[in-house]
Amino acid sequence: MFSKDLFQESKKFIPGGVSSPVRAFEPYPFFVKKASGSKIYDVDGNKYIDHCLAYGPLILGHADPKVVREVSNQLTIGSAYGAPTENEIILAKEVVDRIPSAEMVRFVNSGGEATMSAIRLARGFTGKDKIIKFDGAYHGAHDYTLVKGKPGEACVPDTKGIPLDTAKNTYSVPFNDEEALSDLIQKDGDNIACLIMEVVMGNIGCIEPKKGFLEFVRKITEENNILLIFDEVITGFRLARGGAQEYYGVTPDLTTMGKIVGGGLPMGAFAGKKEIMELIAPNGPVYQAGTFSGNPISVQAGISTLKQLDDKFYKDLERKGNFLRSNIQSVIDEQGYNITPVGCGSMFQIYFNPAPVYNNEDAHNSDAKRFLRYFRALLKEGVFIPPSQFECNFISSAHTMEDLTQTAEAIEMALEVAFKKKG
Ligand SMILES: Cc1ncc(COP(=O)(O)O)c(C=O)c1O
Ligand SMILES: N[C@H](C=O)CCC(=O)O
Repeated sequence: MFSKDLFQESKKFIPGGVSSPVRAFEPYPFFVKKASGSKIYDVDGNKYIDHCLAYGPLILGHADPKVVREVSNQLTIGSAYGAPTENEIILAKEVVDRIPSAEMVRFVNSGGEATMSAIRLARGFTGKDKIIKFDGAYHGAHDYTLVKGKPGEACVPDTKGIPLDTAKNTYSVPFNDEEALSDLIQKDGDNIACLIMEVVMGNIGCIEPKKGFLEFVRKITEENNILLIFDEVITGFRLARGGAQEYYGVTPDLTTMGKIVGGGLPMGAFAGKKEIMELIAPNGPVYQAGTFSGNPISVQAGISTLKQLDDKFYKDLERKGNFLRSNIQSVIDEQGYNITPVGCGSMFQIYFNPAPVYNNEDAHNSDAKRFLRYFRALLKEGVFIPPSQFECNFISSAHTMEDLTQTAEAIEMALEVAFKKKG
């Protein structure tokens, strides 16, 4: 069957035809046949250079041979034990060695589970209930953070199904806004357990912190007995060996991870200072558990992946990122498009918006419809990126310079279509 027919069939049995909403796009998403390295192939016979990369986990590209071999070996000796393994210690040591804030780590099954657990832990540690997030940040599909609000006011649910009573424990402030954060903490800091943040806002495109912002956040949280949680589900092991906290040189109290830590298999983790982590059950009073937590297949994939990520690896990846970003910039400059390319390390995006983008409001001033024209034109040119202005695009080590040159050429063509010079 072709993608078009599979989508019709899928919609009969799976809500919206997809297992996560962002995957659905008009007129229908392509259905995947296989993937290898930097390429993904659909059932309709098309091949794409993949810059979606499963929304971030695949830093080595698809089906890395070493990961495949070692995970396959693990499969033959069991896929779940419900008992601890030595490999969990190996992966835990690897995480602690890399992530500056990590002294201990607990493995879970997804990024969302990691952030939910870290927030509970912060509440348990501080004895306070309220939390702060930044507007537009995504920390998983749980009730604590799927909320929205005006600065200084209690949040309301951002989806049906979340009780108002839950949402009101969260505050949301604009990213990169020191004044809004400072006002809120002055007003209610005594009741706030933690501030959770994406260091680079990867769920409204790709927005870096302004110079000095992270240092400000670190200082004000520390001074007010508020735990700082860096949600590094995207940036962890992507921006540097030690994630965004190494890249920007600011250390939080707790760190949440997902995506890359599981080497392309489902996994999450949260880590932090021993003093805080020791509060988790069975040692302490903060309950946290999971049948598949520390799953041996995911743990092996994590080990097989992280072992390949040394400082040289990140230098190479950054070089590739800079190459692609400078090519995109040249196209934009030559053609005089009024749009804003952004990115860092191996992350990139283009905002269909002429002004600098510092926060959620700026991001949403973009022309999301034009972005979708660009997205569809890119697909025609053989390049797959997430189908949303408000996601981030990624580069893996499997992307060759030839791939990236092709991507830049495809972007040039797709921009022509999006701005109706062509097609
Ligand atoms: C920053 C961030 N935090 C948390 C999550 C949730 O992770 P998961 O989808 O594995 O639950 C995601 C992505 O989904 C994310 O990008
Ligand atoms: N924006 C999400 C996380 O990065 C995309 C993954 C998903 O929700 O399916």
